[in-house]
Amino acid sequence: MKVSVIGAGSWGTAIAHLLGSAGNRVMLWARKPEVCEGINEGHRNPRYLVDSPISENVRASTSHAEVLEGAEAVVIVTPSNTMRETAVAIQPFITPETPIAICSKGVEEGTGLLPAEVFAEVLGGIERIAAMTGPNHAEEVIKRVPSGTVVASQGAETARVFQELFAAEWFRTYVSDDIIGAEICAAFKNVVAIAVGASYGMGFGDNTAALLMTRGSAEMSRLVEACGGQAMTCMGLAGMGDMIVTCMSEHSRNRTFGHRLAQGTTLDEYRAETHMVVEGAYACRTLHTLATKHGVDLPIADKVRSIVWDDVPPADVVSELLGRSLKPEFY
Ligand SMILES: NC(=O)c1ccc[n+]([C@@H]2O[C@H](COP(=O)([O-])OP(=O)(O)OC[C@H]3O[C@@H](n4cnc5c(N)ncnc54)[C@H](O)[C@@H]3O)[C@@H](O)[C@H]2O)c1
Ligand SMILES: O=P(O)(O)OC[C@H](O)CO
Repeated sequence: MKVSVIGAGSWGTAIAHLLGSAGNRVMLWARKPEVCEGINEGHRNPRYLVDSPISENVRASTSHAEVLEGAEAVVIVTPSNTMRETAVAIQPFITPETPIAICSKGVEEGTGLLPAEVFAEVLGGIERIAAMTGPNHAEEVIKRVPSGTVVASQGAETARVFQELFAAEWFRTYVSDDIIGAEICAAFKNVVAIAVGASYGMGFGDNTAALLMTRGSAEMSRLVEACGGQAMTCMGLAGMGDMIVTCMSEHSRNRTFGHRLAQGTTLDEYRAETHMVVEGAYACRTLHTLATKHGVDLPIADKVRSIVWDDVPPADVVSELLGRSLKPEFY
């Protein structure tokens, strides 16, 4: 199959390698010419996952026209704040039927739209769009560490196409019809990972991490249901699976950022140190837009937002969260 992967950061590079290793002809779109040169001449990405060789079936270009020519499937792996510009950029080069899988995790600033909703608004055809999400750190997938993911789409055929495309002996794929739930979970778990990182950074323990992850999941499922998704999705790979890995893994940028916040580093200072995206820093704000629209209370996510964007010290929110009125666990 001829597959076009848009975005050559860590995850785009790992996905291109996964697809190329299975014998697909992969064209990878990168912003920087030196990334294309490294991949085309040395089969390595000089900026991301630098130690991992990339399949010789992967070629890279900075031209959308070249990358998308003859594409039978498109995979989107640019940061979530580029969804609209990415959809507009690929529009001239794909057909109205081309299946699109979105691997980006976030919510659009201002509109509160999910990535698939942005693509459907620009390109039409929600049924040919899928979200691919789960506990998948690029650093492990590129090394064939056994992993699993979920492909969610309102189009059963689209989900099946990408389920088969992404599957490998070490990479197990499931399908779901709940793309809303999958995309909300993908954005939400990053915010909880910041909270967990901050909690460890303040010297708290595993009990606190488990409390944040579990009550974070409760918040996440309230929002999923209010937006028309299925609460069960929060129990699956997109929900609980990705929540666990992002909150607990040494690879997580979101957890690491949370840890640094607790030590006094600001978002601007952290951004200056890394060329990697920390989606949860934006999702705590954009999920708030979505939650307000649907009248859902997000106590943990809102505290993360106040730490990241209003410079509230992490220690100040602890007593506020622990001092909330007592209530039944499920209501
Ligand atoms: N890294 C992972 O393990 C992983 C796993 C699953 C999902 N994701 C998601 O995939 C998306 C991409 O993450 P990543 O880890 O590959 O990113 P990264 O931090 O490794 O790299 C960022 C990438 O975004 C590109 N970029 C930055 N600004 C851009 C712009 N304006 N237009 C187009 N491209 C731009 C950079 O050139 C680079 O290729 C995110 O939404 C992330 O949450 C990442
Ligand atoms: O490293 P993070 O925190 O951006 O998480 C990456 C992936 O979303 C994990 O599935």
